[in-house]
Amino acid sequence: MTATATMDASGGGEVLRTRGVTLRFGGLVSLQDIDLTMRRGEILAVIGPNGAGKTSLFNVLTGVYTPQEGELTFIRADGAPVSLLGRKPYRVNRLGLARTFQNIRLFAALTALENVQIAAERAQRSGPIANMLGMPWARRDQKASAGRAAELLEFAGLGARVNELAGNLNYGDQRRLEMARALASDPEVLLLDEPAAGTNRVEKEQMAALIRRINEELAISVLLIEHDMRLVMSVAHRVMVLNFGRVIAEGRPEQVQRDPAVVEAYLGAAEEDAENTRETGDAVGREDADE
Ligand SMILES: Nc1ncnc2c1ncn2[C@@H]1O[C@H](COP(=O)(O)OP(=O)(O)OP(=O)(O)O)[C@@H](O)[C@H]1O
Repeated sequence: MTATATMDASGGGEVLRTRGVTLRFGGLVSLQDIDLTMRRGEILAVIGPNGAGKTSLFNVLTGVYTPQEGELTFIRADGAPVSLLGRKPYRVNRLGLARTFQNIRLFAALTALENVQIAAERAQRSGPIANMLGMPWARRDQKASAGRAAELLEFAGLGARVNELAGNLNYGDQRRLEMARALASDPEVLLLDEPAAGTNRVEKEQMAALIRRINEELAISVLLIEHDMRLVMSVAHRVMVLNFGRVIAEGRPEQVQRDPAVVEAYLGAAEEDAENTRETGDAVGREDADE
């Protein structure tokens, strides 16, 4: 079954919607008038050259930045719209949006299990004081969260690594651990910021498989920022392309790939890189630019 067929089968209504979102940093416009519509059950990739505004989009969706203009709406499973504007990141997370970061943010000195367990505990009712005092319900919650963390690690293909320190895991495993941790809050939408950055070919394939399983087996909608075109083409149902903070194309992966505006945006960026290389004599490129 193709990815597109899976999405059609899900027949999802909207899960995320932005209208006219504009984000500025002083005179710099990072996002300009962004209209995004994401359907429940889909994998939507956001691509674009460096500095196009992809991470800024994640940051406004998850409450890190508040856009100066526009609307941000999460649509709950019962169809009720909830505005995300002005919500703090932890409240956005409680609503059902979880994310990973471009730069890995794990607790390197804790085990894989502990990293996920902390996130699972945060999603539960007992807080740190109840845990510290060893309240009976807190003990029950802790046991449940350890079990849940172990399940998620197994799901992410890290079942054999539960007791390893996160800092000792290879890059691909760290990226998958971040995803397991994001899943611990039981999200409806998972936002992945360059999940395959810095990974090798085999790890990219594992990553693609994991993204598909998250989408199909856990029925989680995925918003994906990724530079690796092979990965995007193999997992995304739909692609949205940003350039200089604006949406320049949107559609099925194969349509977008042929779109002259997209080709132009990437060629322009490549030429700029080549220009920089000539000027500085340095190789300019991303660490994962192996395509
Ligand atoms: N906190 C900030 N302060 C000032 N400018 C910012 C800030 N965050 C982002 N920007 C600017 O907004 C623009 C978009 O950046 P953003 O990180 O969203 O791009 P991106 O598409 O994610 O790039 P990359 O692929 O390199 O990660 C860039 O010009 C960036 O310098």
